[in-house]
Amino acid sequence: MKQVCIIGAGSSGIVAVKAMKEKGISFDCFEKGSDIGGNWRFNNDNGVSSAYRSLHINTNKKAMAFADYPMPEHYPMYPHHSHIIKYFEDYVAHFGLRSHITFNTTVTAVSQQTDNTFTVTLDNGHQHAYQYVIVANGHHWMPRFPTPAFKGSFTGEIIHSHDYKEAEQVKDKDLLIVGIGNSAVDIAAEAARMHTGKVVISTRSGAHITPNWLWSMPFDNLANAFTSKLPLRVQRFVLSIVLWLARGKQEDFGVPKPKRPLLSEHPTLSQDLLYLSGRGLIGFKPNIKEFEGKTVIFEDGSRQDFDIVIYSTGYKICFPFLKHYLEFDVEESNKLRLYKRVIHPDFPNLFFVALLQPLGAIMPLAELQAKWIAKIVAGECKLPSKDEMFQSIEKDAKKLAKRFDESPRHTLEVDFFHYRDSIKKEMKRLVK
Ligand SMILES: NC(=O)C1=CN([C@@H]2O[C@H](COP(=O)(O)OP(=O)(O)OC[C@H]3O[C@@H](n4cnc5c(N)ncnc54)[C@H](OP(=O)(O)O)[C@@H]3O)[C@@H](O)[C@H]2O)C=CC1
Repeated sequence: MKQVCIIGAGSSGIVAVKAMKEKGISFDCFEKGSDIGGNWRFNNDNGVSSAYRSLHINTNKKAMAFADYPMPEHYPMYPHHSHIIKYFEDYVAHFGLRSHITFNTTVTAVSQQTDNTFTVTLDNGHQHAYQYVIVANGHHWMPRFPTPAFKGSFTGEIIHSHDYKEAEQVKDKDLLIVGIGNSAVDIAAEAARMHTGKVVISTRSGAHITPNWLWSMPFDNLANAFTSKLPLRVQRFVLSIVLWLARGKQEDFGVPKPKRPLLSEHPTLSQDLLYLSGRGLIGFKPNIKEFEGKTVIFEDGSRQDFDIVIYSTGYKICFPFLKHYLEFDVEESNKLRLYKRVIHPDFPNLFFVALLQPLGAIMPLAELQAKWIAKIVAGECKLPSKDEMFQSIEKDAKKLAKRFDESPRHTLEVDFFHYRDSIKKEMKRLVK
């Protein structure tokens, strides 16, 4: 029996492969599609990538790179998905990971046996036993639509941002986008630049629009080991000043004032949104009240006609191969209670990688999680007791609820530096 099964070979699966390989752990990695890269492979034949043709990452290249493999110097500060997929391909080639991955193979079920090992069932009917399973199937692929749905029915076209791939899809159409996260603002900006139809964003909460650049510096440099140690109210104050210096008041560009305080929402980054709004190319409306044919009635009573509605309303956390466990069937709430976001105390040999939304880059944190998991599997590191893990989960959940609202959108938020340090601390919990 091999020790570990890794599910998925996206950006998190490949770091898990590398970490297991480096520790001399026996493992298999199964990937649904024919190549690595997950979400970052545009038109991935695994059928679940949410990337669109114009997608650029919105964390800077230095912040997102893996610890031992820098992004090429010639890459722009905010690389395009084609750069990122090439970076992952080079990473896989450099560390000799490809031969360890079985492609075109879907894991259909993971079931725990009485001896605590896992039986992993594949779509080819084969079953294998493992001591440990690492889940790295991503959390930005299963579209979330508003529930309950808005009243009435819309007779134009409806898609989710997951299925937005090309500007062509919205050319010559009056477009309504629901939500004001990063998918929404990217799509709105791309559509507005075409000047072929009306572009309107409907938002119930608004968002603090953060530019990519602060003078000539990537804006996310502002979140660093020093600023993350400041009390939240001081961080908010500093950020409000910096945002004001960088872009003034967003309301002056026509972008609605957000309902939540700064740093209590997942950041929405856009260098373009304010300017396009200031030119009248993107309009804003409150939440939708109901549909009437191609007419949309908003909560302020105003009405407008549209050809297409794009729900940019986020994603559900989904593990199709774990559906038979209530603990992991969390699609509606997105609430998954894991110790350090990695381990369910009742399933200590089942690990989840990259179930995080950092205020910062996700890849280096997934890399660190993979190294921690490798140490546990290798018997170098131990976990705290079940009770301690549950207590820690409770404490983290309370902290999260205090800072963010209860929406499914914010269940995975972590502060990059605090989280990084907490995993580094776990890695020192050595088996004597
Ligand atoms: N360039 C890049 O690097 C990009 C990165 N991303 C990342 O992908 C992830 C997903 O982003 P995204 O797809 O924007 O999704 P998000 O979950 O971040 O945003 C969803 C948006 O939809 C709104 N919404 C959700 N449910 C409803 C509802 N029932 N009624 C009205 N509004 C609703 C939310 O509002 P509310 O806040 O009120 O819940 C929010 O504005 C994020 O981590 C993001 O950073 C996405 C695109 C580009």
